[in-house]
Amino acid sequence: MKAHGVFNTAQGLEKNGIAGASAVYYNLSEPQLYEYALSRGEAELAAGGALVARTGEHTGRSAKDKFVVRDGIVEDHVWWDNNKPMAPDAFERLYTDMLAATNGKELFVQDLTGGADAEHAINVRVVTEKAWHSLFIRNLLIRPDRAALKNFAPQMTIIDLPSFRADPVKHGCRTETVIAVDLTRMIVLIGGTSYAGEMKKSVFTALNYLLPGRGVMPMHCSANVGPNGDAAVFFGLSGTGKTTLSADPERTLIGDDEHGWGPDGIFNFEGGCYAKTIRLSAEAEPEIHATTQRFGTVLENVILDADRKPDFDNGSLTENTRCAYPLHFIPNASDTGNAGHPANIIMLTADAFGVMPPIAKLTPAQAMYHFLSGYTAKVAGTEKGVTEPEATFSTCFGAPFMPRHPSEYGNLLRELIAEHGVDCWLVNTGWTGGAYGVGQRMPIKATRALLRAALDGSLNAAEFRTDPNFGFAVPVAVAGVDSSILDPRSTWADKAAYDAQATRLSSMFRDNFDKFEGHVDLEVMDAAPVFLEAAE
Ligand SMILES: Nc1ncnc2c1ncn2[C@@H]1O[C@H](COP(=O)(O)OP(=O)(O)O)[C@@H](O)[C@H]1O
Ligand SMILES: C=C(OP(=O)(O)O)C(=O)O
Ligand SMILES: [Mn+2]
Repeated sequence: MKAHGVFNTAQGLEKNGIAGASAVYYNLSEPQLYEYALSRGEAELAAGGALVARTGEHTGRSAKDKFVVRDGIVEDHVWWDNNKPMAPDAFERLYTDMLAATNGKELFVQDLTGGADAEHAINVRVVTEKAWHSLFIRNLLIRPDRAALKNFAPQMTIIDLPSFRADPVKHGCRTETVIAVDLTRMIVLIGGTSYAGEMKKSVFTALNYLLPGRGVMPMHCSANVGPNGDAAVFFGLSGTGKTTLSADPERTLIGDDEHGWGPDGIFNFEGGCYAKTIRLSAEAEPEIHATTQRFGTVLENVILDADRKPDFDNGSLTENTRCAYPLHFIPNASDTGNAGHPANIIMLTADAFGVMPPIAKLTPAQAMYHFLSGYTAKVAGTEKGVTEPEATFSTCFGAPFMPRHPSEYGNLLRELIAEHGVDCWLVNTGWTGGAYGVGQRMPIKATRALLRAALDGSLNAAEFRTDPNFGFAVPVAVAGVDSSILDPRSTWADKAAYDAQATRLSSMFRDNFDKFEGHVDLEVMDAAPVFLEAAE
């Protein structure tokens, strides 16, 4: 096996059971990875310098094909209602077959770190058959300096082979696509998908398993810090605005997706960002847009025009088009990935029913209720004529990545909020003026203005009303924001339709929360929305 590049020679791929690859490229730099990706026909070059790759069939995560190995060690610690088990012997067969599939192939290895706090970091080796995947994960995780690579000892290994086809009968999976996570040996096997996001979310899954035992709260959130050292975290499911809103010219970016909160404050798990590019506008999101016009950024499933310029309005491959870039491509990003304890917690939701106010202040019990609910609503969108949004409740704002019971994460968060006296807010980046199909998406400008008031503390002094459905406190007026949007009911032409929709959403919340009865105290149960009869 011919080895190229810089690595710890005592930790070659042979240690991972890979001995028959035709060549192994260790820790190649960005220009080298470009050369391989282009010469192997994996990608194209965009005007401006980004590398553009397509993922084929899978243009998003394959949540239904993700499995956790159920062995005696993790058995009592994993929340099996939420994680699909894979038998250890099935995993072993899959592992053997994936290792065999590397024979004769060229492989790319990146030795990287997950966790900007050295005390809680994990060394991750990522083995891929695609050069562009190697560049992607190099952009996304934390890059040790060249000298450190010579002593790098992997604590976790991800093997990503898109050309591998799993066999459900032999490998105990569902389809030819598989993401199998062994939390005991810290091995992740990815087969049958080229969607690059699987790799970064696998590291997240591992840290979400490891960190609670060490008193660190892992969070599916973005984070930034203000000029006075006031950190903020933004929880939210996919598409709610974590990445968009954390890139704020007035605040230092810590990270856009995965963080830990420990005794010393918050820290990024990653060293890069993964932003959505569909309808990306240079005007509304200048910092993110600029990353797409330069060397080093990976564009995923983005269509190029005749001049090779990215066409962000083209969703013909998928609406989930992406760009992946290292943190320092955002002008005011932190170079440590660390910040102090957050002063504010924002819970983002994209309420496509248009019922929730653009911002509300939450009591600690309400914050716990909404954290455990993990609500957002997706627009069905793609089918013609289907305008009814679909509610999603994904606990901890990230159920697909949470190996442990939500009460473990919830209790940790609750203690941290109390200990540090954190102000909590719910922010709706979804619809105003009616539900999806009638109203429009909340203007990013309005969301940013409301966030600014919340984060600088001025919003605390506003006059608040109590929302009749949800019971949280909603500001009546905010400087620089059109007051009419603050009360969602007032933005609907048809008030009875609003009341009916609000009642429906309240009951969805209550039905979803039944499963937490007995796991939370009465105060949190009482933070549920009330049942209001819809007005005539
Ligand atoms: N008011 C708003 N706040 C945040 N994002 C918005 C808003 N209106 C539209 N968007 C769009 O919604 C998407 C939010 O996605 P993103 O920030 O990537 O979410 P996440 O990181 O939580 O998955 C972006 O494409 C953004 O342009
Ligand atoms: C990377 C992802 O996260 P997000 O959409 O939250 O940015 C994903 O869901 O694949
Ligand atoms: Mn994001």
